[in-house]
Amino acid sequence: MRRPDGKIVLLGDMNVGKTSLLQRYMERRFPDTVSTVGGAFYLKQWRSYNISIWDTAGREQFHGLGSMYCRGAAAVILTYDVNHAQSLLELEDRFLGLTDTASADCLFAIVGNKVDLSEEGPGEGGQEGGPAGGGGGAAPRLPKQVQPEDAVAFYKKILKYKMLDEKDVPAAEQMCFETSAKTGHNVDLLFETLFDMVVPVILQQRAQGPPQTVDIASSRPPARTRSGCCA
Ligand SMILES: Nc1nc2c(ncn2[C@@H]2O[C@H](COP(=O)(O)OP(=O)(O)OP(=O)(O)O)[C@@H](O)[C@H]2O)c(=O)[nH]1
Ligand SMILES: [Mg+2]
Repeated sequence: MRRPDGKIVLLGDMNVGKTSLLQRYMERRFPDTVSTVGGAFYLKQWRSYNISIWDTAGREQFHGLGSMYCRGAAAVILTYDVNHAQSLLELEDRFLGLTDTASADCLFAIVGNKVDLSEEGPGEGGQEGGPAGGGGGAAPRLPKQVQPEDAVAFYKKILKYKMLDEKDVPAAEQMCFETSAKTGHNVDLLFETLFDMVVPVILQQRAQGPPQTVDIASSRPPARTRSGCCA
């Protein structure tokens, strides 16, 4: 198998829909999912490039693996649930630090998923990803807890954290998406916008040296630190 040219990683709290987004894009369906254990990846050929897209586990117990998956990533998709404000806060508190191992030119996309469930969101009609292949009937609509402006504000915090200048990176409005893995709303747009954007990052990485990919056999998760230990 040809070595992937670049890597995109999905991060975010459990249950926000990372696996569902990836399956919607790669398999064109919305199957029942089980909470991810560890991580898994798909390979996508985009133009003449091979891109690996990594799905990670949001569960706290797998947290230590996140920075390993992010190593050398050309882009990270930080995913939250628009109907669950805490899931956006978790991105800042728990997940952003995991991206320290990503490529220096790493792109960040902020994705608010499950818009089909919110009162203001697009409904089941006008599906862009074909018929929802599962999930049962329409669920009751929920008040939307996270607005696009909140995601834009978080994007700006990321730039501050990474010490990046707004004029050197794609605009916040370009990198914040609201999606529904269930209906397919904006899912192709998300992945394909990112694929086009990571190609220059891949070329840059190539110019700098061999690609860094995750070798699970030789990588170990960071050692656990014991709380209260100061030795
Ligand atoms: N209505 C609706 N439900 C969704 C959507 N995306 C995911 N779900 C549901 O939300 C639940 C969690 O989805 P997953 O894709 O497994 O979530 P995850 O982020 O991969 O979770 P972990 O693997 O535990 O980190 C499942 O019951 C999905 O069917 C969506 O866009 N709309
Ligand atoms: Mg999952």
